[in-house]
Formats: sequence, C-alpha cells, structure tokens
Amino acid sequence: MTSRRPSPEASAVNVGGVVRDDTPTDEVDRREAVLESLAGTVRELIDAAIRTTVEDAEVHRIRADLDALVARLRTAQLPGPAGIRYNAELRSWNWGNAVMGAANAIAPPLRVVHGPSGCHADLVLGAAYEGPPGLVHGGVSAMLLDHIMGETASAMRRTAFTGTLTMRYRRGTPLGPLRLEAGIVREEGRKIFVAGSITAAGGVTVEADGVFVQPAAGTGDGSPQQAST
Ligand SMILES: CCCCCCCCCC(=O)SCCNC(=O)CCNC(=O)[C@H](O)C(C)(C)COP(=O)(O)OP(=O)(O)OC[C@H]1O[C@@H](n2cnc3c(N)ncnc32)[C@H](O)[C@@H]1OP(=O)(O)O
Repeated sequence: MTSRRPSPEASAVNVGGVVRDDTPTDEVDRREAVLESLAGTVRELIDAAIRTTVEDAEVHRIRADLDALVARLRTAQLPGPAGIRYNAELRSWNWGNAVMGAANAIAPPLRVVHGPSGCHADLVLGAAYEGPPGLVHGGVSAMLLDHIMGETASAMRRTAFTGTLTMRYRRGTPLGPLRLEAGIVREEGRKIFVAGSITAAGGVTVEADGVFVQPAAGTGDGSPQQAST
C-alpha cells in the first residue's frame, strides 16, 4: 500500500514564520511515527559512534556505508530547517525542534507533561550529552530547562519567548535518569516568571529562574496557540 507524505511544498501557506499545512492529521501522525522511528535509530548511531572501540578499518567501512545512506535520504528533502507547521485542526508539528523534535536525533527527546501546577518531564540522558566526565553538559541542562519553562509559560494557549534565563548549578548532574519540573511563579503584564529544576537520584542538581515575554499584539509569530517553538 502506498501512503501520501505530508507535502509542505504543495499545501503550505507561510503565516509569519509558522507554516499552515493542510496535510490531514492522520497523515501527519503516520509520517511522524515513521520519522520518529528513524530518529531513534540515528540516536542509537550517535551513542554507538561515541562509545565504539572497533578497529580503524572497520570505522572507515561503516562510514562509507553511512555516507551512502545519507545520500539516499537527501534524494528528497526540505530546502531548509523543518520549522513549525499546523493544519486546519490545529494539529501542530515541529519535527526538527532541538529539544523535542520527533525527527531530530539530537533531541533527547523531551516529552513534557502538563499538570495543574506546572509541567514535568522524565528523561534519560546518555553519552551524547556529557560535559564533565559522567555529568550532563551545563548548556544541555540550560537547553532542557529553557524548553520546559517555556512550555510552562506558554501553557498551551499563548506564545512566550525566553527573555532572561538564570541558572544555578548546585552540583553535577549525572548522566542517566532525570526529572525536569517547572512552574509559574507570577505574571506581570506580558512577563511570565517561571522557576524550574533538574532532579537526579540524589536530589536537585540545577535550579533556574526565567522571564518569558509574550510578544506585543501584532508582533506574534502567527502560530496557533499550541504550536511549540
Ligand atoms: C506550547 C508552546 C511551547 C513553547 C516552548 C518554547 C520553549 C523554548 C523557548 C525559547 O527558547 S524562545 C527562543 C529564545 N528567545 C528568543 O529568541 C527571544 C528573543 N527576544 C525577543 O523576541 C524579544 O526581545 C522579546 C519578545 C523577549 C521581548 O520583546 P518585546 O518587544 O515584546 O519587549 P518590550 O521591550 O516591549 O518589553 C516588554 C516587557 O518585557 C520586558 N523584557 C523585554 N525583554 C526582556 C528580556 N530579554 N528579559 C526580561 N524582560 C524583558 C521589558 O522590560 C518589559 O517589561 P515592563 O512591561 O515591565 O516594562
């Protein structure tokens, strides 16, 4: 059975940087699952490439095989980054997002759970996220907190950009299972103040405070309320 792919060039209308794309939701879901599966394997590849100890000649043979696979993927591709798309049902998708993009093997990926008092996410970080030996890179911690705090500020109903993000690294964050949490502290006009944290087995490792700013009316990015940046 053949299946149609979401076809951004055919049906996309650009609305202020976010693209209206009338691909039906069931096709978006199907394609997302396909790309997510590919990203999972590429994520394994990244981890394996970091940790392999096979001999040099084998590394060269594997690289040649991978070069051929990359060429096959590039026979049909977008002209640039994936961006954010949404359809008439306000199903949005941002498959290239650095933190939670379904097609992005660099993304951990983050699965954010929205609750009554904020958001949380459980994830496991492996060798690809190392900074100090055995510990999470500080920039990765900031990236993860930026995202979950931004989602918390946005609350699935408004656009809010990171204005200022302040990190306190209390102790090293070990690679492995982690929990991210974020909650709104207060709001003042267009500013939303958010607190966030990373917790590992031994307790809190990183705390963050952020000011997220809703762009002034008429200067938004045109996205539907639930589109993620
Ligand atoms: C479901 C959705 C999920 C979404 C998840 C998103 C997670 C990811 C979040 C990100 O990473 S967003 C990408 C990183 N951030 C950016 O690229 C933002 C770049 N900067 C901007 O777009 C603008 O500078 C910004 C929207 C932040 C503010 O521009 P405005 O023109 O709206 O600000 P304006 O000068 O009118 O100031 C409005 C208020 O915000 C305050 N403000 C402005 N910039 C600020 C800043 N940078 N930090 C703190 N406060 C700031 C400013 O003082 C003022 O406070 P008061 O009302 O009390 O006077």
